[in-house]
Amino acid sequence: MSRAFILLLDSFGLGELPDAAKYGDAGADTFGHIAQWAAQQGKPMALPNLEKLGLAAAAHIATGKWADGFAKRDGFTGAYGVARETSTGKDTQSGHWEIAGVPVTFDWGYFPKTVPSFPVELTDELQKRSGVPGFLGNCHASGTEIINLHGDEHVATGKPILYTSADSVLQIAAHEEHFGLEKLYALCEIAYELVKPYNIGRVIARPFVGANGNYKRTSNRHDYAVPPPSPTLLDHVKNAGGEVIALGKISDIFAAQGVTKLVKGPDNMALFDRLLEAADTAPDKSLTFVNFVDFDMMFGHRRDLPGYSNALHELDARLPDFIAKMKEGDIAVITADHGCDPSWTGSDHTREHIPMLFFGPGIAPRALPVSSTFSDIGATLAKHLGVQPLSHGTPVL
Ligand SMILES: O=P(O)(O)O[C@H]1O[C@H](CO)[C@@H](O)[C@H]1O
Ligand SMILES: [Mn+2]
Ligand SMILES: [Mn+2]
Repeated sequence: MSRAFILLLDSFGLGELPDAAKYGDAGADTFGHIAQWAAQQGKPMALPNLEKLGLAAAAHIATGKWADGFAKRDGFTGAYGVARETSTGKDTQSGHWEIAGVPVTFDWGYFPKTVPSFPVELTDELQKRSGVPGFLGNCHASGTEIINLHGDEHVATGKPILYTSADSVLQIAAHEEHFGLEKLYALCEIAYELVKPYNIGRVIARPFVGANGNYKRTSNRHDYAVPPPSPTLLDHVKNAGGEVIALGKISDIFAAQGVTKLVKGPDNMALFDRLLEAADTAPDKSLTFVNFVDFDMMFGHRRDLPGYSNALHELDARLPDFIAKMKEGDIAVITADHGCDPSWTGSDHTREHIPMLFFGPGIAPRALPVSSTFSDIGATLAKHLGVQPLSHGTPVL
């Protein structure tokens, strides 16, 4: 058996990258600041399983500091290190594609932090083609805040809420029942065509429910993403005849390119259940790629330190179940796509190192040198699976 598993904790950064200042992120440290907050509460974090795989030691490689409450200096069970990002973006697509061997070397388009944020030609054309009566928002915003700000007016007028962030995205929020889910998806499909000249990575449908200033997003989010510009690890595995099992939002992020099986789940723990099923059933030469999105969407962007800490404890507690299901010849890596420091200002991602924690029955414990690109992860897995090497990255094992 030779199988590969990528467990990606969306936004779990391990400290500022050397170029973080350019992004306003000098000093950002998702893991370090959560650990610091927990210690200050008098309840230091305890992540024994991640720690055994080298989490705190990897963070030490990135920052030169030991995270508060983490004392393990030896006796590791995996090969641990950190990687730096080559891509200029600090967004989800850049991070995932780079891990899979395709750094984003072109510049994404971004919408400016002005009001309106979107070009008037774009919103005029979107209004004309869709027949909606106009738009609300039209600015940079936190998705949970803007639906409560404009939700009542949206319900009263039928005007969808348009917003963006520091990422290359156009997001459209609308009420699932009043506006209608299918109508929202159709609107996003038109928007996806219209943003092409602006080089935008994704249009995201953000349906919500509720009433009277109290609105909540649902799990019917849908991403309309541009495909990666060249073949990724997923394509290489698929082309070699292997199964590529995409859990959670992985298929959306790769615009389904290279995916052979798509499994969704409503939250981190449900996705962990799906991961355990994949560990039971995934065939030889397969790649299983799971994105645990709650870290980013529910806690990082929401600047929710206790929520993020709790989610890490929940995931840590379930790791032994996964490890027990690994078979001879399997390799797994725990990693992330960017940071989203819940102690940071604003609500955007932060430019950080990502963890690279490799483990499996045949992986000898060791510290790894700092990788200069996330693609070293994909390159390592391509080598392990014996598929065509990626055009970027160097195997670290
Ligand atoms: O505030 P919400 O809507 O969660 O937005 C976040 O989600 C988007 C996609 O991941 C990013 O652009 C980020 O800003
Ligand atoms: Mn992400
Ligand atoms: Mn995000």
